Amino acid sequence: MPTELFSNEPVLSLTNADIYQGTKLVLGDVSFAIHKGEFVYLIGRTGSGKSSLLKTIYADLFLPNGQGHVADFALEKLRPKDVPYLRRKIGIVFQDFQLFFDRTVEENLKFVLKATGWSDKTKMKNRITEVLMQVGLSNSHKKMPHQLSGGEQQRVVIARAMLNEPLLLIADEPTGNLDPAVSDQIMHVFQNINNAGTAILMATHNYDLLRKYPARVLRCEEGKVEEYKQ
Ligand SMILES: Nc1ncnc2c1ncn2[C@@H]1O[C@H](COP(=O)(O)OP(=O)(O)OP(=O)(O)O)[C@@H](O)[C@H]1O
Repeated sequence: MPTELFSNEPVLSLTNADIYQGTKLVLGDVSFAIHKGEFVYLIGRTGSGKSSLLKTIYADLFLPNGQGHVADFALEKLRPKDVPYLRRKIGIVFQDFQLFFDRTVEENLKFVLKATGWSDKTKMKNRITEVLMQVGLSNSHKKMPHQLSGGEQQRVVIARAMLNEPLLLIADEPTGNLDPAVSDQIMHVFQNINNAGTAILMATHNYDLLRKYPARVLRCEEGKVEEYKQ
């Protein structure tokens, strides 16, 4: 969708940003912006820097040069105590962000709500019902993760990322271990979330998804991030 439809400030912008892993410059002079409600793919070969870029956006890696803005936070000035507040504005869906396997779906979600400052039991219950409905798992409150398929577990992870109504959802290979039919289900969930106004930045190697669900594409290549025209 053309960004001029959205008059607001971008939910994410990087300006002349350098992305480092330790002392190694992974991506240099990165500049792009993502606006409310945009869907953006991030592609590039293994080792090209996709995960490093996403980690910088959610402040797992420090931004030493250039500017980065996520919601109202300036990444280059971020203090450690700001990080949890920044992360409330970003939903994160990674393969290695596991669920607690000894807790029900509902308990997994409640854990995150409590950790992010929620205390009213009725409000927590209602929010959990809403996010599970959003990912098509309305009847799974009391299930243990091992009673769910891989795709359903991933949908719980997405529900968990949506609890605090993030402006931006970041997903790193969210369909990586899933077969094509299940990947389609996950894409439909992302589309619903995106249509409701949350911007999505999704790193993927799955080019079938790009063809089936076309959207803006950014590519990491040879130390740069560029708009990629299909
Ligand atoms: N923790 C780390 N410490 C040092 N270097 C790292 C670390 N993680 C990644 N790198 C290096 O940074 C570069 C970019 O890696 P990154 O994981 O961001 O790429 P990627 O595009 O996400 O790859 P993939 O598609 O395999 O996930 C690579 O050269 C990698 O070896």
